[in-house]
Amino acid sequence: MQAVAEGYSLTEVLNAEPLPRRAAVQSLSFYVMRRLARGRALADLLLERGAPNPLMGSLLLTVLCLLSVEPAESADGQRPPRYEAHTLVSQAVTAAGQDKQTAAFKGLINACLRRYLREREALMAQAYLRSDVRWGFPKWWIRRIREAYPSQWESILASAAAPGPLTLRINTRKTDRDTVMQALQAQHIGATPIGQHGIVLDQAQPVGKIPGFEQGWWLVQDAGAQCAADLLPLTDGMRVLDACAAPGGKTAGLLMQAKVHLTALDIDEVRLSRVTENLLRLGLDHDGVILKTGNAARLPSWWDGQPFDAILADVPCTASGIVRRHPDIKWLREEQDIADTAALQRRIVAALWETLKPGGLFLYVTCSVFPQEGIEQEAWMRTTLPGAVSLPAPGQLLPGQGSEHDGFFYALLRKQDEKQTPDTSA
Ligand SMILES: C[S@@+](CC[C@H](N)C(=O)[O-])C[C@H]1O[C@@H](n2cnc3c(N)ncnc32)[C@H](O)[C@@H]1O
Repeated sequence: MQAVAEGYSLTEVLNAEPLPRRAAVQSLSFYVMRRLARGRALADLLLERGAPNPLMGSLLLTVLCLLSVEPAESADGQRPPRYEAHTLVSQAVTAAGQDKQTAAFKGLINACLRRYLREREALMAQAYLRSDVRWGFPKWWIRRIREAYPSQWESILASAAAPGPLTLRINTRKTDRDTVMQALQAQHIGATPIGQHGIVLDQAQPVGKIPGFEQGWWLVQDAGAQCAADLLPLTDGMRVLDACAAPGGKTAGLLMQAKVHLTALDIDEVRLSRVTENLLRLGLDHDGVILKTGNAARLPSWWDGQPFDAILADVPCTASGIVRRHPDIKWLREEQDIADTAALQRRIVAALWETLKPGGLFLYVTCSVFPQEGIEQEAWMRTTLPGAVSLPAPGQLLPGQGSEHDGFFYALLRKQDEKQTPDTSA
């Protein structure tokens, strides 16, 4: 909680947790992140002068989020942790007593929580007057989604506030979907096929317990992300660039399609090492795969001057489309990040376009639902990049209620050979 308040991603923090307790810490922290606005509103009402220090504030927020679980919330897919109110209060007070930053505030925590239990209805009614509490998103985020999608904004926010399903992509180099479905059935794991190569599990499971993990039969990948590989028709021997590759989910999809010469580029060396791990587990690593650390927007740092036949540009984005899997994102982002990220995406795309062969294909992807990173970028690419022609692609994929995929944007462009570019000057 404190790391997120300081601007760190929960993914990084959780990776540093010792394995035996990581799943429990993740479950609890995700639960709180999904209800953070409510916890903050209640804490504001209970602590008129604010928290005396950040640790005490985080402890109080966490317990308020857990205490204020409502019966209907058990339907949102993530079972609320079931603790009796008196257990939560007494554990919070005990925890406060165990750290010197909070020991002096044991009495204050106890008083706040007991007041919450006494005045629950009135406090909740007051908290729910705030739109961020009702929707579980920052106010600026709600406004941006409402402006962009006037008739769908409510279903987009509602679906993004709940956890997403666990979806697998079959490694077609090793097996097929029927074989994996049968293996799941044999272990009584309910599942449904999705898209061309996907399977959605009825209930999330620890990945190590799903049949085929060791054998590399599948990787965990949202159905929306699985489209990427299918949109680039690759054939053996092509020179392909995966420009923002880590941790390698889409790289794997590309390598399943054909035996291509693939350069997997990423600015982050540590994240890039996860591409290697994933490709090794899936048996997709071969001599034609090169991993490079470099800045896609600065060609001299990594490009050898040989043009590519196809480029996947899964550019850095606000990740506003995947908040149901990463509920900390909505609290880490600021409104200005949309414009800043869109500007970075343009710098990356403009540089990458130079490395594409005439006639080559360019797939632009983001996991965002903000049009500034999607449809507006496509319009800019079409009008600015020399020889750019748009080809059919899914465009904006929106998460909606009951939808089985996250929010993504896909644009597919061809770089027209200059000789073929129609002369429109006459
Ligand atoms: C959306 S993630 C890619 C996800 C990946 N394609 C997958 O399917 O697993 C974006 C990646 O871009 C990388 N990145 C950010 N800025 C970059 C830059 N200037 N050049 C290259 N990579 C960059 C980040 O480190 C991050 O790994």
